[in-house]
Amino acid sequence: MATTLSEAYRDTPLQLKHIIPLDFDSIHYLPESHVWTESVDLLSVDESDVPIIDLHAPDAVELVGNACRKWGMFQVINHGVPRSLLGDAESHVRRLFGLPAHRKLQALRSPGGATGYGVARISPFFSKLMWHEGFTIMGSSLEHAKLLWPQDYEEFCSAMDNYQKQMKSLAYKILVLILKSLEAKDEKTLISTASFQQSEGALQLNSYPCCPNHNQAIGLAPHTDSLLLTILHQNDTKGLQVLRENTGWITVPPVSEALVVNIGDLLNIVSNGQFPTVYHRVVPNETRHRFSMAYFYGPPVDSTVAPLSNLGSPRYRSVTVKEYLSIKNKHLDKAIPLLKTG
Ligand SMILES: C=C1C[C@]23C[C@@]1(O)CC[C@H]2[C@@]12CCC[C@@](C)(C(=O)O1)[C@H]2[C@@H]3C(=O)O
Ligand SMILES: O=C(O)CCC(=O)C(=O)O
Ligand SMILES: [Fe+2]
Repeated sequence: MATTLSEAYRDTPLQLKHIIPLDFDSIHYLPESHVWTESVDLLSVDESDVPIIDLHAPDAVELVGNACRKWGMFQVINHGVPRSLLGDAESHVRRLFGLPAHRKLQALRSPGGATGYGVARISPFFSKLMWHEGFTIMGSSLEHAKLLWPQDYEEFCSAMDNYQKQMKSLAYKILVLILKSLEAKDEKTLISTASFQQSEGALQLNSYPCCPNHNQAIGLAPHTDSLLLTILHQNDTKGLQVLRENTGWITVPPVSEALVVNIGDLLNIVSNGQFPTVYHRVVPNETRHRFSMAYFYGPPVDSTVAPLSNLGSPRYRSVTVKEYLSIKNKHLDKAIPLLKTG
């Protein structure tokens, strides 16, 4: 039987303190547990030239390739996802996180589970906690939606199903552009393994409530995404930042109509290191509640990922997705270096 993405997380259960978010409604100061000033560089630059790519541009393949090489991140417009679908999904996200804490806790992620309500999976790697609450969906959201709204879960489930379907199809189109930019000779194999039907995906709904003393807090700590690529919709409140060599943290501004695309660790491997994974983080806002929806796209969990054969001698050993997630859950940032050959 094929392993599912959810099952791939079972071997690294978490303690409850790394699952239960703060009750943001009842707290009006920044608790010591959430003060990050000494542990991270909170400075950032506001302007940003993260590329914005029209997916129907005649030179889209070249633009996407350049952005992956230089930035590991870009925004896409003309992506074909209807504005109404984004708006509808966002309103469900607001409704979910707007529930009182005791209702959200009904859908708490279990210690060995991967889906439901809780803090970010990377939380155990940091000594401080994040100003963030999340809700993870892998496939159907029915089980947890029923716990949140026993009489009234269908609309949420169908909005999340539609959203995931659209994201999966867009992710596939973007992956094809990326593989073309790498002039992949074994492109067909990768595309067919990571094909529309068989691919794995997860939808992460993120909420960053208004934050007292926001300059001392972190919404989501610096990290790289694990799978092939991530497509992110952010509401109109800025907060996402990307780390640029020689510049530091720069803001990725919300652009209405645009979706943000991040290169994930698995694409770093496939590109033989040509497309570095991008470190990103979220800083919280004092007066505005920020929401985002991140769709993580990857090949089937049992499939093997390796550098494309046309890209020179492999800089990484091949690895199954399941094995990679297990290494990442144990070693976080050291996961990619641990796969280096020679
Ligand atoms: C498939 C997944 C990617 C993710 C872990 C997850 O199981 C679902 C949540 C995702 C997320 C969102 C916040 C940042 C992140 C690093 C985390 O802790 O949980 C990513 C994970 C990832 O890309 O590894
Ligand atoms: O909220 C955001 O803008 C970023 C979220 C993110 O990085 C993630 O879910 O992996
Ligand atoms: Fe991320």
